[in-house]
Amino acid sequence: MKPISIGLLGLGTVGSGVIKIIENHQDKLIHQVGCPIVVKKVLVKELGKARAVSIDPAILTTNVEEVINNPEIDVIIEVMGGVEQTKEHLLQAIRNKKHIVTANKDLMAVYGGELLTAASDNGCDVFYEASVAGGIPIIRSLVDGLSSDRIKKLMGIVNGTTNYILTKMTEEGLAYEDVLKEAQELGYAEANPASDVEGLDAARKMVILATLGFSMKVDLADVKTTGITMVNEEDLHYAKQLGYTMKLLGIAHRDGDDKVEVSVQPTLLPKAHPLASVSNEYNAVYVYGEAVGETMFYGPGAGSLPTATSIVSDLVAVVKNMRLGINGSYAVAPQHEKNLKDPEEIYSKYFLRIHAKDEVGVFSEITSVFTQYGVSFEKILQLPVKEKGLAEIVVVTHKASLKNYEEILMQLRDLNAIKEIKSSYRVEGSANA
Ligand SMILES: NC(=O)C1=CN([C@@H]2O[C@H](COP(=O)(O)OP(=O)(O)OC[C@H]3O[C@@H](n4cnc5c(N)ncnc54)[C@H](OP(=O)(O)O)[C@@H]3O)[C@@H](O)[C@H]2O)C=CC1
Ligand SMILES: N[C@@H](CC=O)C(=O)O
Ligand code: NA
Repeated sequence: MKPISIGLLGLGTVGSGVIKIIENHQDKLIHQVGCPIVVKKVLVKELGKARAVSIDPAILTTNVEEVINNPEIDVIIEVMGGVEQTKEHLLQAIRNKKHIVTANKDLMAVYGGELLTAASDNGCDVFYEASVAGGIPIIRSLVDGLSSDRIKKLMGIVNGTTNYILTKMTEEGLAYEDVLKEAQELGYAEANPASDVEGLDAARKMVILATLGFSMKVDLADVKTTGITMVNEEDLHYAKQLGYTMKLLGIAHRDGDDKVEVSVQPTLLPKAHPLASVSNEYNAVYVYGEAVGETMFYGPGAGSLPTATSIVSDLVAVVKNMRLGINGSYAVAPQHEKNLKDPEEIYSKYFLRIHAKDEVGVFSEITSVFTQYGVSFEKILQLPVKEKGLAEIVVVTHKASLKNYEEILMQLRDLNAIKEIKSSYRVEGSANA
């Protein structure tokens, strides 16, 4: 059978992994799809750059037209990143009846719907398994494996870089900047690592997961996002002392009325929680379905070969669809209109660390603010701090609505007795709550 020809956009960390897997697993791939897979053209920025794989210089190009308009190419694998320009290139490729496999969550979180519609109109596939949780087949699990269930909750450690940083800071006491540098060297971080550490990368992935899991179009602007840049050693120390592990957690929750909340923030998880033991660059997505109950998908979330595994598996799916003549029929448009929860409908426990005057009556002043909103404490710690006359107060609340909690914080800031609110984090407990 005629070989399948690939145009590869990008030959960095992930692109090199794609070349390795296509070369090293060629026998398995031929067995799966019934023909060889050949890489015809590879788009790069710099032709002369040293590469992690040996590649015929004749197939390298800096001209994207040679790939997307190339009549010999069947499938475009996009692993170069970028949003606006990249979207235009992929739309052009789709108009040329080329199937797309991409690892680009920045693109899919914003223009996924547009690309999938264009692809379906042109009888083409767009697969994007690598865009969320690199090597974990989570998109396929939501679209196929759990398609008959009503998903109520998705909780994900979906950014490898930040999980690597938090793990190394917690377990080895390493400094934030040093570990970030390590994560960059290991190929986990984005070209601009701000999108990792500020939570944007995880938010994009949660947009993709929530849209698929709830069959509802969720936009990036709907995701309340906080990154890990403010997390410090003290917070990690107290979290540990109180029996928690800190994770950058994406949470997507749907209630009985199909109202949803999607957020990303540093979150404290009890040590016994299944997500608490997910370390380093590993990712995990916890899915609670009404019928299936608890499921969890675990694996490497970033890195060259794990990510490339998802990409080449997507490629296999595209070629199998080509054989069956069913390309463009896989994606299903969202079933529900967007329906977001209001802050008074979002419930959670909270960890709060305060520096307050170490004087009689201060603690009762603080508790009276919480009492006013009907919020009680689950755990309390009070310790002296170096600065004379101040006490460090750490509390974990019982569940409060986001609206009430934000009002509590405002009132606490106004108290004379409170010097500073040092930190505040969401605390997740039971998985399906
Ligand atoms: N790294 C990871 O673990 C994961 C990454 N991803 C996603 O995969 C994609 C690629 O990531 P990664 O491999 O790490 O990135 P790299 O920066 O390592 O590689 C990007 C590649 O694309 C090429 N490139 C970038 N912009 C252009 C352009 N305008 N024109 C031509 N070539 C271009 C670069 O060329 P040159 O080499 O000449 O500079 C390079 O080969 C991104 O969308 C990323 O978010 C998804 C999951 C995991
Ligand atoms: N920078 C990302 C790469 C994979 O999507 C991460 O750290 O998870
Ligand atoms: Na994946």
